[in-house]
Amino acid sequence: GTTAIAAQDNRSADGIRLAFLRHMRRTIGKPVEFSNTLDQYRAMAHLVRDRVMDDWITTVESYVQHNVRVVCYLSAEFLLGPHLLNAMLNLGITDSAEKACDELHYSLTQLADEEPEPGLGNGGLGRLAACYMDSMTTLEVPAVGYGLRYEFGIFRQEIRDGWQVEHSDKWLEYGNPWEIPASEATQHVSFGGHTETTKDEKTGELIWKWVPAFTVKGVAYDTPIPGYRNKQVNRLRLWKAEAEDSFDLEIFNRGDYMGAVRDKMESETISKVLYPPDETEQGKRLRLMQQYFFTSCSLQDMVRLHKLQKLPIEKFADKWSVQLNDTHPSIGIAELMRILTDEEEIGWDEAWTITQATFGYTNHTLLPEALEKWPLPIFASLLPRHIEIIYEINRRFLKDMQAKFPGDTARWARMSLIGEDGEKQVRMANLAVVGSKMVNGVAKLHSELLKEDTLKDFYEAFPNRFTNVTNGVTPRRWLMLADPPLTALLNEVLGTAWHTDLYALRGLEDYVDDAGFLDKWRKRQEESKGRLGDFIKRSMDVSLNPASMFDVQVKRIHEYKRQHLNALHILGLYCRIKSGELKDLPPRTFLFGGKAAPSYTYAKLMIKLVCTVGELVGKDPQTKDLLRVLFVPDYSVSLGQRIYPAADLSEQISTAGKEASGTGCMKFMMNGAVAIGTLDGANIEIREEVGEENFFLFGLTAPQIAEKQKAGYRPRDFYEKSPLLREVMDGLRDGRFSNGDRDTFAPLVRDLLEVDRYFVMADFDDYARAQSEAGKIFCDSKKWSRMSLLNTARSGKFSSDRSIREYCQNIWKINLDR
Ligand SMILES: CCc1ccc([C@H](C)CC(=O)N[C@@H]2O[C@H](CO)[C@@H](O)[C@H](O)[C@H]2O)cc1
Repeated sequence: GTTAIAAQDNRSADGIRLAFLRHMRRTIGKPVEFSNTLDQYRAMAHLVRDRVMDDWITTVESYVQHNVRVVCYLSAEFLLGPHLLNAMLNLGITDSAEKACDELHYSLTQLADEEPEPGLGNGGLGRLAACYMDSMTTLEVPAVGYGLRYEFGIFRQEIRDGWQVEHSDKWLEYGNPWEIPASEATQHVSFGGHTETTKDEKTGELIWKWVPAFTVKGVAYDTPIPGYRNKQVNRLRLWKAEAEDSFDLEIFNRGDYMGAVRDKMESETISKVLYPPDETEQGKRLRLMQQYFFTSCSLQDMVRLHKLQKLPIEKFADKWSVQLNDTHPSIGIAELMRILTDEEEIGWDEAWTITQATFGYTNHTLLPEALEKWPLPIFASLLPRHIEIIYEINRRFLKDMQAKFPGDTARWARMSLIGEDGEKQVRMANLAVVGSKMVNGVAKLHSELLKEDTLKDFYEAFPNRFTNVTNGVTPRRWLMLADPPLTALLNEVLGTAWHTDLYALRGLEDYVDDAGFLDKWRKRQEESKGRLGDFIKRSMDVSLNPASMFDVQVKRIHEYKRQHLNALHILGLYCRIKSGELKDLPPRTFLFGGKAAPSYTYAKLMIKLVCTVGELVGKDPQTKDLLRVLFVPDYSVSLGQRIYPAADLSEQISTAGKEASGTGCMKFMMNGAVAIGTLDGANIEIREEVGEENFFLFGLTAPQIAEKQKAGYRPRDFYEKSPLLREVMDGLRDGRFSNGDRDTFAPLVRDLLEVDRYFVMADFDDYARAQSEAGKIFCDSKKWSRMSLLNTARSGKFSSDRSIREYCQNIWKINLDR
């Protein structure tokens, strides 16, 4: 049986070629000579999926057999990126597939480019979830990722005349070969209605009954997540919302055709589209429905599997360790209490003990506007039973806090799950902390600031509940897949241990003074820059100067990430070249990429500013060969894979204390880019690992920022003090850089001179100093290559394998060395 099937799935070039031809006929339904590139991609996708299936089944069988403890990663976002080449890498069949394609006269990379990217996330949080799925499976952690199967992912970005234009992301247009519907897992989720309380005549206890207004069906779609060369395959279970009854014949026969499908339309909107605002909560009803829908489906699924294995519900927390990826799934705490008390009829205290022991909460942002607080009316109307449960959790919690901090009414009010100042709100971060066994930040500084500031009251109440797990990224996608030439060079001198133990890259340090190796190292960098140059030429018809320094800033557009500081610095260079003060600037190519939330006008203006600067310096005969500024549209995982290996300088210039961690910074480091940045988020730990001499530091520190904020910050003072900054800001105000247009950037100039929440004015001069230092050292290619090599060599800590090991040890209590 399985051996025969396994035989068919052989991984030789021949086996793959035959399987390809078979899928072209059997699955795609075309003779190969009539197939187009999309057909060829899909045939290839299906044969790779075949080769994952057996491992998937044996993995589940071993989990059930050994009754293992399972990690459930609940996330509203999974920014997976394209599957095909990643699955081939992890299965170890890339070479055979390439040979098979050669024999079929196709280019594998061309086929792979046909894959629509599953953009089920906004940025850092969503991509981290994807990296963690790869590492959990590679480390053989029994895990399930639970999320939403958005029909439309993150919008496609077009830049038209310097302005962002959004287009819907129809990623499922031609189906998705990487998912399998799991009909046995279908769930039902209730919404709205009211609750009824009856007395149990025997025990006299109160019994709560939720009478919902409507229910929605949750259909599970499973995507296999293969580990790296270990025959382990974990599952990503994404939920699609469907109407209980997708067509009401009765209404139809009454001639109300639209009415007949109204339910269907309404229910399906729940998983229709990903919410694009990053770091700004919107308090939208549909967003709460999305969060409750996937969280309830997921917890009901765990209870179903728990019972299938005939395990006592009281032992739920021994079996399942549920990690909340920010507060987006934190309604899960009230939902598990509902299931345990209302459906499983467990007493409150025991249910609460199980609930707290089940959940862990990871916070990903300090920005007050990103902390979710649901207006009570929306919450109570959608989830009438959950608000009762949250009131009861709050009543008992505040009683404990009143005992612990007698008379401290202000603290009780700050810690309450219900905000009473102004309109009543449900504070999801407070609920997440109170209902979890462990709370962690995503970088050392961030976790400290959580304890000292955002969650100070809770840290003082539960000091042992707080820890840190610094983020990481998977070296499989972000090094091996992104840069095969670098991978080959590393394998040549280090062997392959680093693939699953990134600290082994330390071995590279032996070559830091090896001129021959440094030569190869530089050549590899030029190759990657050449590859990106070809792509930019093909996609934007713009040619890049490979000898120039590739200075790159790619991430979501946000004021705290300060893409505008980068643009103002370039205008400073422009002014200095125009004034003749700056003569021998080594040529620079400034690459920008990133999406702005559609309703975030200031961020869109920042994109316009970058594009305007690009126009200006690109046209001016005095600067066009020295400065090139490019905004590369539609930044995504696959575009990131092209950009990170080609970068020389990594821009990590956020206002200190604002970037929780950052993960792009880690991808740049692994690929040998040198960072210029502030002491913020993971930059601090990168600088610790690589050595301060291999990091271009600038800017105010978080305590200095806090100090200035308290003392009263006057951005105009810095404008007054800095001649260059004044020239740049005046130029911007007067339309000097925008063909006389004084209006477009007026709001930005006004904000920066009057408010400047993110200290752009204060950090400008020091940033310019660090930039010119970087420029000088880049001219010393031996020195630069040493710095570049040491960044890769010392990037071991920033593998998501290290992060997952820490989660297993400190939070999930899963022992890995079995
Ligand atoms: C409610 C709207 C909303 C949506 C997403 C978010 C995310 C938390 C934003 C996010 O992606 N944060 C980023 O998470 C990364 C992974 O930990 C960090 O590396 C980044 O520093 C952080 O900005 C907040 C608020």
